[in-house]
Amino acid sequence: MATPPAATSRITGVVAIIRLRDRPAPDRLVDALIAGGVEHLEVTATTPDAHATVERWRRRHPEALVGVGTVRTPAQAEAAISAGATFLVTPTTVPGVLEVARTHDIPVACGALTPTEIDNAWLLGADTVKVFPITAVGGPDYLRALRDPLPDVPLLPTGGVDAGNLRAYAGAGAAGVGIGSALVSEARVAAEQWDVVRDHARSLTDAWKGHA
Ligand SMILES: O=C[C@H](O)COP(=O)(O)O
Repeated sequence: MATPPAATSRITGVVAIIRLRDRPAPDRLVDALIAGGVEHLEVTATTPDAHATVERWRRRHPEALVGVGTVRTPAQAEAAISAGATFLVTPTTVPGVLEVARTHDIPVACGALTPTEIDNAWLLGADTVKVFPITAVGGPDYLRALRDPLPDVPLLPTGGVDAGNLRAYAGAGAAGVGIGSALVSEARVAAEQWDVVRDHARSLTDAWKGHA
């Protein structure tokens, strides 16, 4: 098990979601994402060999924040943390997952959608609340509407976020954005387009820093 970085930062900024169906994530991918300025790398548990990838990437880039996503049970949380995950991301809010993470002092971005779900996740100890799948339910306007009654909750809109709407999410008060297929697509990985991934990551992280 790799040693976590000394300080685990809040799960904010551009979170790159690596969700591949057909192949494990290669090392050139993490090199490209980091070269593009990405600080949080989320390897989803649905990606083949996800835990082995996290272990390898932590050794390759000891300073990087490499998390495991799509964690749904306490047992999955334990396994992810044993593999060296520096943060967890969940699609739903499961109190047992938060308990495991708290025990290990690992931050969790909890998935939630409605105001009740979001506040529940926050009060249960989520580091950040992943508002998913946001683009399907109202996009930046929905996020802005949530900020009025829940101003203290760091929100991480996820699902359909891309270069075309990132600035609108930043302007609506997002603490960060989760970006999957618009950055790391199966086709881009299959074609080994590492320069494309790096340049796209750079434009997304620069856009975020310029507007958040
Ligand atoms: O867990 C979240 C989804 O994988 C987000 O994916 P997307 O950015 O491709 O919509």
